[in-house]
Amino acid sequence: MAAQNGTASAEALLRAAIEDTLRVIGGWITLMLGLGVASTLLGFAILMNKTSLFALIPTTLSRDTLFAAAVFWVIALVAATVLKLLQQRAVAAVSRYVAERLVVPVVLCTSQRAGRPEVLSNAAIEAIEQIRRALSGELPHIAVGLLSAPLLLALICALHWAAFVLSVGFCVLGAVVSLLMTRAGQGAATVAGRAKVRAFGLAADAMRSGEAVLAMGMLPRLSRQWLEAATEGAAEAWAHERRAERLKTALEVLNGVFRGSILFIMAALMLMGADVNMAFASSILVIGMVVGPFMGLGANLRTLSEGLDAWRRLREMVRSTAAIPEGIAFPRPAVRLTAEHLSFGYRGPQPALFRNLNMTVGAGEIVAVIGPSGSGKSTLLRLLMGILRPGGGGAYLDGHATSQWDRRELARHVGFLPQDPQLSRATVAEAIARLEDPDMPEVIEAARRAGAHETIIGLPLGYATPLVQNHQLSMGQRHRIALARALYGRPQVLLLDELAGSLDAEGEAEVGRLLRRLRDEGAAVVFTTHRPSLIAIADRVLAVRQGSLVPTGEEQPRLEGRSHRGNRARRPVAAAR
Ligand SMILES: Nc1ncnc2c1ncn2[C@@H]1O[C@H](COP(=O)(O)OP(=O)(O)OP(=O)(O)O)[C@@H](O)[C@H]1O
Repeated sequence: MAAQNGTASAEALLRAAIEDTLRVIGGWITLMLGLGVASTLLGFAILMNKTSLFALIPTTLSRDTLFAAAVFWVIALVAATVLKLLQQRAVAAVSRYVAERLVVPVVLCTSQRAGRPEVLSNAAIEAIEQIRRALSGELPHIAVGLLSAPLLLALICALHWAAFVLSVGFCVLGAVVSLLMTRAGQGAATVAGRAKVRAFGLAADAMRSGEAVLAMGMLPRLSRQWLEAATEGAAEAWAHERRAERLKTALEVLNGVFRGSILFIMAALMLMGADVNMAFASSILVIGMVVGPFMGLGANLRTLSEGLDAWRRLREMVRSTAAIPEGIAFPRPAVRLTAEHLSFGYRGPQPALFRNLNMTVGAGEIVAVIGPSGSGKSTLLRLLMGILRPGGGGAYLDGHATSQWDRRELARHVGFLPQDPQLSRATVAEAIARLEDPDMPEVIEAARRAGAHETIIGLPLGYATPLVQNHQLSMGQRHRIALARALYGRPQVLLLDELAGSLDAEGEAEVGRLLRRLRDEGAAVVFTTHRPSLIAIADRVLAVRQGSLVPTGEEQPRLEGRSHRGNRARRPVAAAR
């Protein structure tokens, strides 16, 4: 299946889905407008039919007139019902289509993202749901009402200018009050939300440090803080809520006043001798149709802006995903991993992480990348792996940009261990075999090399144990299985983030032996770690410093002081090669 072929296919699928969605939404808007205008005109015709019946019957006393009017009324009513049903069907169908068409490609695409893909995919699904809600709620009907308003106002004006003036006045007033009401409601929600976040933050802190809180008598003070945080802003939120309630009442009163004032104005005009009989009855009936949508404007504008925001967020998530035009299956590499003039920064206000960074790793070479927390070690590995796209320069395997490789092909040559290894919902063997059909001798070999074999055979079903939830395994066990996944198929290049991060001393020693074996086998390895014993095994140690990599002349004495003496003679390094 195309969707399984990696990032290129996911992106192509997504592009097609977005284009389809836009096309369908465009066609749907035209259809809704057409149906809406037809329905409005039909509604108007039904009202006119009713009022003319009342005007004509007393004067003509004609049964034929009554019969003709009744037939027209029945036909128009059936047609109006059919139009309404069609509108409802169209709204439901388009909202379902958009959600179904987008969800798979969006999740596929966001799941290619480095970092926290599951968080991103959740956010994407939420955004799709928000778009669906905006498309399927009251909004389309209100939009049709608003767009038909000029037509209805023109018809009202043709009936009587006074009804027209009154209608326009109430449309404007209704829109303003409804917008103010929504704003007040939003204000209340924002203030209450902020107070809730503060209170939850404090509660979470208390839970994290529960023992210390009790042991050091901090509970009363913490309770006071929690109460303050929970109630702070409550008064402001209530004030907003009261305002919203008042405006809601004002809106209802406005509606009543409006209907009443039509009656009075028309009555006054009649007293003044104007001929308003027909206009009188018709205006009263029609005016409700035109003013209604304006009274619901605030609530629906909010739905609209949320829907548009969700759409923008979705596009942004997709844009910031590594865009790989087409994966290319380059020939099997001779193993030369390089970064050339590489620059990169995450979106947002923070400064660029890397500027003009260069490095080379060849066959049989082990390179440790060190640096303080947040300096960009994990990011560098993701860039080398090609799952993040550099802002400038590039990361290359044998001269081919890693971001351009077909991901499955690249994964055959490059094994990757992320810092926080999450395992897919599969059996242990499938997880190690990267969700392909497991080649069992290869799986067991990779597990042995990663020191995971003993752990795995101790699981209830051994290699066939289903990994339902990551937390059924300890961090160390997960780490070993993820390391086996990186080693599966004996890739010649290994990018290992926070190697031995959650392993015990024995695990650390095993990983050390693995590194030496990999070097003897001619693999190129780049790893990050905080463990001095592993850093000592590296042929070169490069430190992330101010957006670049520097060989660690200065760090060595400190590290050596803490760890080993039998370090391999390090090659003198003039630069990060
Ligand atoms: N997906 C992301 N979006 C935005 N910023 C990010 C993202 N991932 C990491 N960062 C930021 O980039 C910087 C480098 O992060 P990175 O994880 O690469 O550092 P690190 O050196 O591996 O840290 P550690 O040793 O703590 O794992 C940090 O400031 C981090 O907040």
